Amino acid sequence: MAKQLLTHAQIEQYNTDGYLIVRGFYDAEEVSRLYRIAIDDAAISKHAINVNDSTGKRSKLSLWYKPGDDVYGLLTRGKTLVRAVDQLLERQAGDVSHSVCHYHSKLMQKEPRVGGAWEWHQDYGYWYKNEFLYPGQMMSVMVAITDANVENGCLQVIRGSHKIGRVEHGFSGEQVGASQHHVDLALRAMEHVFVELNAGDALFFHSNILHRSEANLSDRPRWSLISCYNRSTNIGYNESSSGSASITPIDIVPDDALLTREAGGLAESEADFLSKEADVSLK
Ligand SMILES: O=C(O)CCC(=O)C(=O)O
Ligand SMILES: [Fe+2]
Repeated sequence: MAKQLLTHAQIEQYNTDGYLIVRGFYDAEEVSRLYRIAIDDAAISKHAINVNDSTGKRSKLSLWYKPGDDVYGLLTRGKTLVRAVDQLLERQAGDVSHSVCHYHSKLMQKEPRVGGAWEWHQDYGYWYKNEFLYPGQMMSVMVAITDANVENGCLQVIRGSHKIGRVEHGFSGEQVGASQHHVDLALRAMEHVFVELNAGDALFFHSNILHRSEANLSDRPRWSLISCYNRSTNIGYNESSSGSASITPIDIVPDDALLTREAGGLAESEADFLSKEADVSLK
């Protein structure tokens, strides 16, 4: 079925809650292509970064900046996805052009019994350090490649917490986490939601929503692709890893490119991966 743009009600829901789930944004064929290529992707495994959580469990991810002609890039640059992001991101006065840019994408690989937790944080808690000025012009989209549920460590959010603005972040072991005091206050004031997703569901979330996830104690993997978007009007003054890509409008591809184009995993030569040493927020 053709992908649909978001309705007014969905946009309103995103603005109120700070997140929006769109069920079945990708069909079974798209998801299985993605998963099949991802699990055999030598570049993904070679560049995987391990970040320990506070109990010593390993959270594994691979992060890259340039969305290419590989399956992930075709998904990330897909027309309806980019237009949906365009519907949700705040727009600078006078910006009338196509201004949705790709900041980075990451493949989160939460392996059975090994995959670690992520501390409560806002993505803008990191991106503030990269000196992007406008949190409303940044967001992430998580696409579930496998089902994600309470057992295998699905994402958790504090509904509506994007409205409190950025809270202080500090180190919590190897991860950067939001001030526990503010997290506790937010949990007192707002609802704590476990965002269970089926493979193919897309979760759009605001850069200031507080979120976390638990370790994967189950015997099922929890894999997801997270693509982060920005507007060309929002310059990261302390961001050099992504070059000009984070302020260059995306080269959009038709929705069916994911299935109809010949594509594989991340070509070693083309993708510019993040290494643990290079990242300001992971160290
Ligand atoms: O995959 C997860 O559970 C959360 C990851 C996350 O929030 C992040 O990488 O910013
Ligand atoms: Fe995050």
